[in-house]
Amino acid sequence: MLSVQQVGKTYGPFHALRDVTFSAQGGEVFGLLGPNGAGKTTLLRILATLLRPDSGQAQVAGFDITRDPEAIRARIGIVNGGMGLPARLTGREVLQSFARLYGLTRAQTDARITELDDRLELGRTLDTRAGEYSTGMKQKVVIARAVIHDPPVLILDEAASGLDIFARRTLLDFVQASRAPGRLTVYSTHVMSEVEEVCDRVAILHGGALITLGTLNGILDATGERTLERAFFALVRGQPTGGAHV
Ligand SMILES: Nc1ncnc2c1ncn2[C@@H]1O[C@H](COP(=O)(O)OP(=O)(O)OP(=O)(O)O)[C@@H](O)[C@H]1O
Repeated sequence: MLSVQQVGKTYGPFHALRDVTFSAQGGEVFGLLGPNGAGKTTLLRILATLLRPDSGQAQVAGFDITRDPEAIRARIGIVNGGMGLPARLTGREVLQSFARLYGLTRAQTDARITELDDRLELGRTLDTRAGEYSTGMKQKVVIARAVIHDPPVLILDEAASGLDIFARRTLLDFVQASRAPGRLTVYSTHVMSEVEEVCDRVAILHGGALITLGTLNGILDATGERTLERAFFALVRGQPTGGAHV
């Protein structure tokens, strides 16, 4: 479902990603964990075909990021922190316009909106203009918009950032419930407790390099630590704190 081979990316002299290799399967919620500047957003932008790597290769949903970017874009949904909504449209109108772009019929769109209303507790966001949304209302509609076409791969980049405990709970429950054969959710965050709660496996990025990959229990066993946070510190001890320079 997702395969990344020796991907590297530099910004000028700065190595944002260095030789990153891993794969993730359908049925998983795959965590990408790392502190600010670790390279998570750069990696996700490469997987979403929004940015080209300088080296290496990757395949998403069976297609190559360089050769078949259009096919990948049709099969992924992506949520990141900077996404806006048109202030004058209601949530329903936002979802309907995206559904049209993806070629859903009116009946399919209505059924999908009903399903997402149930799963994401969209409630009054559907008939309220986006300009009047709280942060939580906005993020729910952004997530619903990302999955309106029921993509096999969902990429969430710091999706819980800024959410209160109610909206965060809805998001984490949604991610849990999205786990299904043939479906992959990539959940990127710097918040260890979110990874502990929802992810089946986790890749830890630090300074642009993948420093470990495994199940939560596997990482705890390998480091002899009790929490992911303690394991993280044990793993990065002695490593440079920023992206390594060329
Ligand atoms: N367009 C750019 N030009 C120069 N440097 C960049 C650019 N984009 C990212 N970087 C640098 O690359 C490194 C990795 O950034 P990236 O946003 O991928 O990290 P991240 O793990 O997503 O961190 P955060 O959680 O802070 O967003 C950072 O040091 C960042 O400053």
